[in-house]
Amino acid sequence: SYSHPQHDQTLFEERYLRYISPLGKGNFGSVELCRYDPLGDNTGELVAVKKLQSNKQSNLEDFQKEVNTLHVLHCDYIVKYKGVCYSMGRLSMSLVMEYLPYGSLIGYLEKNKHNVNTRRMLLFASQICKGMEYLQSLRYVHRDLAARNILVASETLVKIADFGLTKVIPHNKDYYRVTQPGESPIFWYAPESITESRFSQKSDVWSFGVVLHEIFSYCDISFNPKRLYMQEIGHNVLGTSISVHLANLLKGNWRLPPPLNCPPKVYLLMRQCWAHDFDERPCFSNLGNQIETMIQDERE
Ligand SMILES: COc1ccc(-c2cccc3nc(Nc4ccc(N5CCN(C)CC5)cc4)nn23)cc1
Repeated sequence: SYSHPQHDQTLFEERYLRYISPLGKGNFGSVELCRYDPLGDNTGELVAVKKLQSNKQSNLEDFQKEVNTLHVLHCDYIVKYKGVCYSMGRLSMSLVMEYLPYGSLIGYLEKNKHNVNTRRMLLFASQICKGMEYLQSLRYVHRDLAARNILVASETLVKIADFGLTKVIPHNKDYYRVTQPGESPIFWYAPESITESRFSQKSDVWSFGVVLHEIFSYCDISFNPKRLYMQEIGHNVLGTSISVHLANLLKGNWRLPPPLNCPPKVYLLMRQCWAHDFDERPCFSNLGNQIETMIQDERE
């Protein structure tokens, strides 16, 4: 049903969407900074526009699912959906979202590592927990929780973004089985996701542990999860796939080492998230409470 642009505030007209600069490339789409300026006087708002890369039918369906996912999410710790913009006579579409000026958490922590203290890192971690708690209350699994998908709204607020891989868990199960694992971020994956393509709220908890590691490593490229795992696996592995080596490493109870100057209690939190048995991993509300307690202790 074609909604009338004037009355449907979630419909952005392409002719008023002014391109400004590129913001990055996400899951099967590129994101651009635009100004939506219907008055044509540069007083319009800045928005982040995710364009569908190739309008291959499969991508269009996945993209439509991402739009539908984001559309129903209303949480302070999840990037806000603003609407859609159809172009080429509804043949192609773009996702319009609020623009977060500080960019991804990776760039922010690398740039500000000297003035982001433990308390602020714990604040960011607790906000990600709250966003994930909200997501799980709607039976969503994110499946791509990583620092690259966390955006910084202000010095004291981060939001979860990029719902390209998000799935809804069916009501009769507590996990989602992926059939075609495409470009998989395996170094953020729980063991059961690597070996059985099984995704659940507890596999998102594993990934959260890896995000904690990234935050307390200030997203330093030389300590990023992929590099640390590959150093342990060995770069010249032949034959068997990397994921088999990674699964064996995790089965053998090897884990990412504590980041430099990481408070021991924070590393213990990561290790809780990395329990091999997913039933032993904490839930996000429990993690959130533990982190809130640490934030209080940091203040004293
Ligand atoms: C993977 O690439 C992206 C890029 C943008 C987004 C996205 C979605 C929804 C909202 C949103 N707000 C911003 N802001 C933003 C601001 C600055 C930058 N950078 C500024 C510095 N540059 C060198 C790199 C980009 C990137 C994103 N990005 N963004 C998601 C994934």
